[in-house]
Amino acid sequence: MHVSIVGSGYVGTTVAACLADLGHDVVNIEIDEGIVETINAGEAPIHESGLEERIAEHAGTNLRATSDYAAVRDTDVTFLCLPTPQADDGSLDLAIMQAGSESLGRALAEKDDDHLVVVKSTVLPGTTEDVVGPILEEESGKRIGSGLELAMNPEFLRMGTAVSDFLEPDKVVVGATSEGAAATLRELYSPIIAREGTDLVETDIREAELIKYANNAFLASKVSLVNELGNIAKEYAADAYEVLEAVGLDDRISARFMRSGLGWGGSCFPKDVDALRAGARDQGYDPALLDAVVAVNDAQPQRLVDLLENHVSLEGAHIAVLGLSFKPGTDDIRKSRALDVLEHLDARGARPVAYDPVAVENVREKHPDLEVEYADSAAAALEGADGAVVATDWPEFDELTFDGMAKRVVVDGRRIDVDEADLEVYEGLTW
Ligand SMILES: NC(=O)C1=CN([C@@H]2O[C@H](COP(=O)(O)OP(=O)(O)OC[C@H]3O[C@@H](n4cnc5c(N)ncnc54)[C@H](O)[C@@H]3O)[C@@H](O)[C@H]2O)C=CC1
Ligand SMILES: O=C(O)[C@H]1O[C@H](OP(=O)(O)OP(=O)(O)OC[C@H]2O[C@@H](n3ccc(=O)[nH]c3=O)[C@H](O)[C@@H]2O)[C@H](O)[C@@H](O)[C@@H]1O
Repeated sequence: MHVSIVGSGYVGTTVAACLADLGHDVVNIEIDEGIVETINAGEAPIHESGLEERIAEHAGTNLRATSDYAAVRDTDVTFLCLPTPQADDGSLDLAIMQAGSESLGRALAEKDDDHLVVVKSTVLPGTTEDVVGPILEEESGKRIGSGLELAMNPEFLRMGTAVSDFLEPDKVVVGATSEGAAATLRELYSPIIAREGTDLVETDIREAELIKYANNAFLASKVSLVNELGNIAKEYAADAYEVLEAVGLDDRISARFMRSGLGWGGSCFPKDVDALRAGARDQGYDPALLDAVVAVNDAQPQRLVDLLENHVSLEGAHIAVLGLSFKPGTDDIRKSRALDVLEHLDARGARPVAYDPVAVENVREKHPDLEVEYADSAAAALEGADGAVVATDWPEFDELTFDGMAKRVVVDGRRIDVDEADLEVYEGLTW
């Protein structure tokens, strides 16, 4: 099938390379010329395991990139993989989706054959049919249901495992109002849907849109619940990890997403939970539980610093901060809990020295005002430190020794593997 993909970020690039790998002919349409050149040179614009080799294999044959929307006219289906960020009040900001839909609609005005437009971006119920659809109709002069079809196909990949998540998902969700659109997506995804372990969910567009938010809200809530249970466990001097390992043996609950500690960050959970809360309020519903999910999450960094302050006087203290990315395996620092830890340390007069294997440059560039020194290694950050906090569970932290610290106090927000005998004080946030 001939496929065009608008937006070539984490999702668009991964989807393009994987669909090319499945044998489709794919073109990425991207406004950033640097990304266009990178893909056409056979390189990956983002770091994801398995991506570079797929782009290298298919670029120039059945994968290319361009900034020219006219390329959609040589394709049968277009995926919109554009950003859906938050406005200042937390609500969903659709400006980029609207701009991309306008450009796409204008390009489709000059296409004679039928075309399917699929929204893959995370959008609130109603967006595909009430915002994207009317723009496409207006700009293309076509009507949905006659030459133009609309569908919604949310994406569940995680950063760090994007390629394998896309190719081996638990489910493929197809929201469509016409059988033709659903059939096209079934054909496109046929090798993935045919796998054992992947369910195909066919539904209407609104349900598909909401499934994505419900999925992320559920996972974020699960982590906040394990954090709340962890905080309670800590008060009882019980180990939340032992408790939740047993709880996870219940099939109805599952053992995954049970790691308590510093909480959830990243480019998706925070914005999607906020957008759903704002959307619910717009509809006249007060999302009390999701408000609490965010409140629990927001309190964890301060709890970590409070715990450290029980053992170290923070004014002027050299504190090693281990990890800056929002989770291991990525240099993404968006809404990373580590940034909140740095702010709390700064507010209490501490002198943080931070180390991360890949995310330091991002913090330097995007948060130039943060009062923090950076170290080239965990050992260098720990050298002479009066205390340390663990903010990201990078596997290399499991191998740490703490000999160089002035005071061997470690407060762990992520449950790394440490030999407590090496330390004067070792405290876990929830154990
Ligand atoms: N990052 C992730 O792990 C996941 C993201 N999502 C959702 O997928 C959507 C896209 O997210 P990401 O790929 O992370 O975004 P991103 O920010 O990494 O990439 C978006 C790309 O679109 C390009 N772009 C912006 N305006 C454009 C236009 N008018 N025409 C063409 N290209 C344009 C940007 O230059 C950028 O390269 C969002 O709705 C997000 O919530 C869903 C699942 C996973
Ligand atoms: O919508 C999205 O963009 C994506 O958001 C998340 O993926 P991602 O943000 O890449 O990362 P996760 O692995 O889900 O981790 C999110 C946050 O939760 C934290 N977390 C996760 C699991 C856990 O047990 N405990 C915990 O604190 C992580 O440290 C991290 O800060 C979802 O897992 C994906 O399914 C979804 O597609």
